[in-house]
Amino acid sequence: MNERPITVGLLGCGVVGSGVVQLLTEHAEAIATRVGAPVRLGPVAVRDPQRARDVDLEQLTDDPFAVIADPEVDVVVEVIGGIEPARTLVHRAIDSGRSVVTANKELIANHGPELKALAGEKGARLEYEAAVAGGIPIIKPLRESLAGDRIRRVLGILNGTTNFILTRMAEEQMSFQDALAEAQGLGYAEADPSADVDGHDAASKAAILASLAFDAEVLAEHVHREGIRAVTSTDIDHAARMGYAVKLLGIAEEVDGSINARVHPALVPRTHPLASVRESFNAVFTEGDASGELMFYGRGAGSLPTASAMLGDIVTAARALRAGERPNGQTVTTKPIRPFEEVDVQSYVLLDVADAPGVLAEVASTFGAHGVSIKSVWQEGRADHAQLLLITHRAREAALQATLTDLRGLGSVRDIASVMRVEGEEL
Ligand SMILES: NC(=O)c1ccc[n+]([C@@H]2O[C@H](COP(=O)([O-])OP(=O)(O)OC[C@H]3O[C@@H](n4cnc5c(N)ncnc54)[C@H](O)[C@@H]3O)[C@@H](O)[C@H]2O)c1
Ligand SMILES: N[C@@H](CCO)C(=O)O
Ligand code: NA
Repeated sequence: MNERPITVGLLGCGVVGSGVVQLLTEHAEAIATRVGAPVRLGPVAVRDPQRARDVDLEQLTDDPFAVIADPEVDVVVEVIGGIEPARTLVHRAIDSGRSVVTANKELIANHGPELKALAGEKGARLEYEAAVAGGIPIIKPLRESLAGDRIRRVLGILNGTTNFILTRMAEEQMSFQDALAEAQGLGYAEADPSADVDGHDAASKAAILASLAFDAEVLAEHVHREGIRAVTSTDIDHAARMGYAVKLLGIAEEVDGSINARVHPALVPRTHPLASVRESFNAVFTEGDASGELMFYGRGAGSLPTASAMLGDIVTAARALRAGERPNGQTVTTKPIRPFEEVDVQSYVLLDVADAPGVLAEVASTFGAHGVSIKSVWQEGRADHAQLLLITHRAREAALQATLTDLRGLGSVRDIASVMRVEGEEL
């Protein structure tokens, strides 16, 4: 093969970056065959070029701007993370006609539209398979394999740390804090665990999935977000007894021409494929008119799984360069985003009540007064320690909130112990 090699410039060499270096080296021969030209590692920007590393790097610099300005570099791989300087670097790289491969969900979920538009204008590729569900192929399936179908809904377990915590709480009765500490020890959690447990990380990923599934501009700020801090072992136990698992879901739906995207804990029926996704695994479940139900499952994080997704993107960009393809920007439609209050959802409500005559009737009529229909009710305990567990049919979120306000005013309701959504139930 005497084709001109394609040169990769790497920005950042942490967990994912070192995986990219490893795979570029170990799989060099197969990649060259698949691209039709060798793909070599060029300059690498790191924080501290003097630091000892596991991987062998020849062209080290502490200046990421030098990497994107290097005339040898064809494809820029961004694995620094965060918004700045990543945004400026990616912007400049695309502006100079280079293709960019990034794992940065925050960047794509906040600035994807401007970067995609620029890439379309410059005939460069912007690839981000690693940004959602790490090593699981989901970006290309949505953008390419499913391009002929109409996707109605995407449900995903998009954050490994929170799935790990919920699994440990459910299966080993571990406390939230102990489970979080274990996830941090295993390296799943983001440096600031708030990104995981408060749902920011999943919200970025949900915005990216919604944008692709519905050809729209959905940003992180459009995603309704609730994390898992309020989920208790009691909720998980009750859910289990009623036949559900508790999962942090990222959800994107198109209903009547408007889109809603949200991240919140949800009760998922044990029979639903997502309920069986345990530990730090991720999964994305899609519902399409023609394809029906599909599930993509695997490692959402980790050095090599994430790097594997990036290598696939590098091959895509390298092949396009070889073929002289100039990808045109995709047309994006503007679709309204539906506020969460206007979304129809099924809910689980746990109430601390007095076990006295007429209490159930009073509670039920409060739901009824707001048009929220109850699907099932359980009572646990008695006298002063009675709890009512209710699962509603789908109802407008605003109607549920109005119901909760009225329930708080009832003398017989001591406390609204928790409220969660129910997803994936047969309607
Ligand atoms: N770790 C994962 O499993 C995973 C999975 C999917 C996506 N991602 C995404 O991949 C990206 C990288 O994550 P990571 O886990 O490898 O993080 P990391 O912290 O291990 O690596 C980032 C590296 O960038 C370096 N860096 C920071 N600023 C720099 C600068 N100005 N110039 C050069 N280097 C600089 C840091 O020193 C660090 O080594 C993030 O966007 C993250 O969200 C990570
Ligand atoms: N902290 C993230 C890493 C991948 O984005 C997770 O737990 O899934
Ligand atoms: Na992916």
